[in-house]
Amino acid sequence: MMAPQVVSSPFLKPFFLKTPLSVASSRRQRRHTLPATFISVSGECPLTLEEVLSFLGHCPELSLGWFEEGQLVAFIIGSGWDKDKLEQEAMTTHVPDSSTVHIHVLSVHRHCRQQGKGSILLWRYLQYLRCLPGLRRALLVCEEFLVPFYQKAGFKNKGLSAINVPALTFTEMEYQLGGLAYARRNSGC
Ligand SMILES: CC(=O)SCCNC(=O)CCNC(=O)[C@H](O)C(C)(C)COP(=O)(O)OP(=O)(O)OC[C@H]1O[C@@H](n2cnc3c(N)ncnc32)[C@H](O)[C@@H]1OP(=O)(O)O
Repeated sequence: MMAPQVVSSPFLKPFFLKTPLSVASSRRQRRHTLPATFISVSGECPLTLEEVLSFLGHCPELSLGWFEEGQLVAFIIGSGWDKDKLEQEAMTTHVPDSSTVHIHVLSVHRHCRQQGKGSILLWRYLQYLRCLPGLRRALLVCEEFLVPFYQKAGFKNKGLSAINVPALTFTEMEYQLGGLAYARRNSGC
């Protein structure tokens, strides 16, 4: 068995899609969303392709991609946020020099799920964030069924999020990055 290839680049490079999927939904319609192989199980992608490219342009250091043989198999898109809890505005905003990272999306290619890749990439990302000066915590929102997944990764449940889209509610999850001087000393940062 081949050992999994470690994330090949610290930053997710912009990627261009041949066949962007337009997710037609009765709840909302989004233009140029990520391809079907990456969208969420609920069929909604939280970011449009333009938003992904915008975050990659403004804060590439807060995104991470996993590539195998040149193909993107999983990624995380993050941006800076400066308030205690995530608000609707956080969905499209990057606040520079803030102590909080908003993880907009963690996504694994449909053909590569349930192989541990999502957990591994998230772990690598959180380790990496610890090396960035000034960062104290990571926040994200997810649907209820993914709360255990993030809890296993060390996130704490902060309750119902102020962010919602019609017919969907989200739970806010928080991960404290600080206070791990030992991990920092031994992590090669
Ligand atoms: C902030 C956010 O991005 S929230 C949205 C998360 N992303 C998405 O929904 C996009 C589509 N889904 C995916 O890309 C993937 O399924 C991810 C990122 C959720 C998980 O990545 P994977 O590589 O499949 O996960 P990994 O193999 O590391 O871990 C599997 C665990 O994930 C959890 N999990 C994954 N999908 C689901 C699901 N649909 N329902 C419930 N739990 C799930 C389970 O806890 C599972 O553990 P189990 O095998 O013991 O049941």
